[in-house]
Amino acid sequence: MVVATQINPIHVEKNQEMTIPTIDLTGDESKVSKLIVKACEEYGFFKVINHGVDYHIIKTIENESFEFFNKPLVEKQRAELAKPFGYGNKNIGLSGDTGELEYLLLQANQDFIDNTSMLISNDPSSFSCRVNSYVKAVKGVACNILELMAKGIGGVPHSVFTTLLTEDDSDLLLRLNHYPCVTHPFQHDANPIGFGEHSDPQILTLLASNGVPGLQVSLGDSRQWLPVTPDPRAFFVIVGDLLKAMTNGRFISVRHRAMANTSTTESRLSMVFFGGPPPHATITCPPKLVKRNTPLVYKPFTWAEYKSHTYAHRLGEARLDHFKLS
Ligand SMILES: C=C1C[C@]23C[C@@]1(O)CC[C@H]2[C@@]12CC[C@H](O)[C@@](C)(C(=O)O1)[C@H]2[C@@H]3C(=O)O
Ligand SMILES: O=C(O)CCC(=O)C(=O)O
Ligand SMILES: [Fe+2]
Repeated sequence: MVVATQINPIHVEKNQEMTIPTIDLTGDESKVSKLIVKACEEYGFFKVINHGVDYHIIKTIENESFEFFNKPLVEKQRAELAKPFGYGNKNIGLSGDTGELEYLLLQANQDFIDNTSMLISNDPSSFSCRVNSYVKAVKGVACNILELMAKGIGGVPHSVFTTLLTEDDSDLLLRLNHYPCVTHPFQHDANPIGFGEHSDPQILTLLASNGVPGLQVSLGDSRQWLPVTPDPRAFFVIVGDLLKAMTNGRFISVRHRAMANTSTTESRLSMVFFGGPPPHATITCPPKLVKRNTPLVYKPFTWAEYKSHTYAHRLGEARLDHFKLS
């Protein structure tokens, strides 16, 4: 298991136990910004604690999610929307990927949530109010982290990443993943997959989960799969492909996956917020971050272009490579 401790050990030897950086957001601002940048450069993944979101808000969404996933299948299927949104069961995306999970994929804006809550909940106004509060809170943490990142990098406006998430048409998503207990069919499969290996395409992802393990990240030079110890009060932060492109490859967009849940007693639930920019935002590295010895790595592209490329490809593909300058 990866033990989450205070950040420091960045050099990792093969087969040694690794520590996932844990960053306390109430710490000294300039130190926190530097730790965030270091974690993004070395891992593309870290855990934040004391992030300011009341545990009650997280727990409420967990309860709402379980209420939905515990319904009979036919009722859940009422929430099947135009792909890729709404309820999905074992099929991920549009290109034939599968996994041992069911999920709800929602656009994280008030209109979408209000309109779809009727299909999801017996008490739509309470559901949409709770989901909207969660989205507002988690988006606040994401923006806070992005601002600290810009401060830590230096030489760029502090709002350079944050503004991409705060436009009216910013492309924000909330994904509720439910991994039911699936012991029986996997007696002969040592590594049943819940959600296959991938990097997230957006700017930044904030993942919360209940206490059941499953998330794994591919870290360090050895690229070993490391199980992440769940921490229901924390957010796990995942650098997305766009942030990698905007930092000229300096930040890692970490590959991660979720194993199928082989616990016999408890389902796993993850609540994942994806911060993406408006469709027509151009993604490129700010000139001040392009150093003479590291010329521009990726050609500029819009999020709309990147997204359509993403959806035309399989989950596990290295999609950003397509935008590399030769
Ligand atoms: C197979 C796919 C599912 C996905 C779109 C894609 O074609 C490749 C990226 C996948 C991913 C991973 C992170 C998020 O869970 C997600 C919503 C996203 O933006 O990219 C999913 C997409 C999806 O499930 O629709
Ligand atoms: O459920 C998890 O832990 C991972 C889910 C994930 O990576 C995703 O939804 O993109
Ligand atoms: Fe992901």
